Formats: sequence, structure tokens, C-alpha cells
Amino acid sequence: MSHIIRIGTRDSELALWQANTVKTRLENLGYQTVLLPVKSTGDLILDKPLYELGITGVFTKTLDVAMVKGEIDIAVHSMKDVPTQLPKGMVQGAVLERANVEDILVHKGKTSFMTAGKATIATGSLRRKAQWLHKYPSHTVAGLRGNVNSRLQKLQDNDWDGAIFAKAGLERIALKPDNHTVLDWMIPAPAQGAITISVMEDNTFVKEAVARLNHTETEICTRIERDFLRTLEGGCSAPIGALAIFENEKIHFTAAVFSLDGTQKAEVNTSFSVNDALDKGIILGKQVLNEGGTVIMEEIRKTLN
Ligand SMILES: NCc1[nH]cc(CCC(=O)O)c1CC(=O)O
Repeated sequence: MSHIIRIGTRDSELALWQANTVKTRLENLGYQTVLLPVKSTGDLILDKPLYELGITGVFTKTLDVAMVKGEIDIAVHSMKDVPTQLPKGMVQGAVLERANVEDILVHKGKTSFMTAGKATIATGSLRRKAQWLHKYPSHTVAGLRGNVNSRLQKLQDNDWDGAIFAKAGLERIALKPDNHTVLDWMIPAPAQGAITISVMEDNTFVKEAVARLNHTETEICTRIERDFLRTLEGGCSAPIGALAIFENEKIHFTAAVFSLDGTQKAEVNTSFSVNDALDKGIILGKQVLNEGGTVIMEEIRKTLN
């Protein structure tokens, strides 16, 4: 059967890099493809913090609509931007092997501020803000929105000491500056560093094609992280980090929810056999809710709503 697979993507440099990776992989398997870039709501509204937009999936919605309308066959996303609840009829077609999961601080050549009392760090992410303030309570966090390229530019244009980025994003488009510090203590976003492909459940030909790109270990780890997120958040964006690492048939899992100001956290740190992985994200999510998470989440909902 001859069928050109229409690949939908956002039009940022990072999104295009990710979509082109999928395009090449599919073509190497003998499929014909075409790339269809679109602008997403999350890229068009840049003057508000993401959580104030009050819509989940600001980066994925435009592509979701295009797929439901039949204008594209698949959508390629940074998995951490994808809401835990997919639109009706849409499924996770594949998760590619994960790249680096860490966050990094890009700075301007000196890092003495990390031990000093005063510093201003820029990020638009509630998760990064809360964890930074948890570790450096005397620092200030400034808001920062935009795609990776414009966020790097804004760091240069402002007198901030540094800004936080996903290492994977900067490495993919070869923009990681020498002036950076890996934040190995910061818990990444659920599914950070992973690329996912959405497809309509009834699109059998394309579903079978993209399934060939799936990386099982990454799929298992990101499922646990996203189950944990879904169990805690209940549709509200909150400072939640989760990381599952697959090692010798075991999974090491670290996750936490923080209060918005970073003063409180409820966390879990555990290991289990991959054979027990199935419901772990939900089980450990409930455990964290019981051990202080519910109180923190209620406070966050009051503040953000
Ligand atoms: N919404 C921003 C976003 N979504 C995915 C990535 C990078 C790639 C990844 O983490 O998977 C980024 C940039 C960043 O967080 O700095």
C-alpha cells in the first residue's frame, strides 16, 4: 500500500529537529513522509506564564485538532509537553529512546552567585522555580517564556544570573553554551528528554509504521512518571518532578511535588523490579499524596485558580 505519512509538528527549531528525526527514521524503514509545520497556541502567546493560560496542552492542541480533522497522520511532540489525557480516539503511537534527562543552568561565566545570598534565575516552569527556591531560598526567580532560542536571547538581554533549560533541548539543536552547570539535584519533568508520536487509534497503517520506532524501556519509564503526574495533578499544572531509570531489570524512581514557593515538598525515592512496574506510578503517586502531597496540591490549586 502506498501512503504518504503526513507528520505534524510545531515550527520551532527544536520541534522541527525532533520531527525530522522521526521523518528520517520512518524513511529508513521505507515509508514515504511529508512534514507539515504549524504554529501552536503556546508559541503565539508569549506574554503570560503557561499556567495562566488555563488550557492544558497549549503546545499540542493545534496539532491535536489537525489530526482529528484528518489533516495530518501523526504529531511529533516533546513528551513532557503532552497532557496525560490524550484526546478521544488518539493514542500514543511510539516513544523514541530517551536522550539526556537533566536540567542545566546556563549562566554568564561565573557561578559564585550559587553560594551567594542574592541572585536572579530565570525560568517559566513552576517545577524549576520551586526546586530552585527550595535549594536557594534567598534567590529570586524571574519569569521566562518562549522557545529555546528566544529564551537564550532573553538571558543575554537581561541582567539575570542564569536561566534553566532542558539539556536535551539545547543539545539537539547544538545550542548548549560552554557556560552551563548540570543541575543533577533537580528532578526533571515527567518524560523529559523523550519524544512521543501521537496517532489516531483507527489509522492502522500509520499506527503499525510508528510502532516500529518504539523504545520499550523508555516507554515503561515515561509511563510510570506520567502515571505519577496524573495521580497528583488532577488537571492542574503544579511543580511536580518524576524520573524513572531502567537499570538491570530494576527501576529506580525519584519523584516529588513542591509548594509553589519551594518551602515544602512531598517525595518518594525507591527501587523495584521491572516486573512490578505496571501500576507503580499510580501507587507511588497515592503514597506521596498521603504523605503530605494532598496538602501541597490543595494549596497550589487555591493559588492558581
Ligand atoms: N516546553 C519546553 C520544552 N519542551 C521540551 C523541551 C526540551 C526537550 C525535552 O526536555 O524533552 C523544552 C525546552 C526546555 O524545557 O528547556
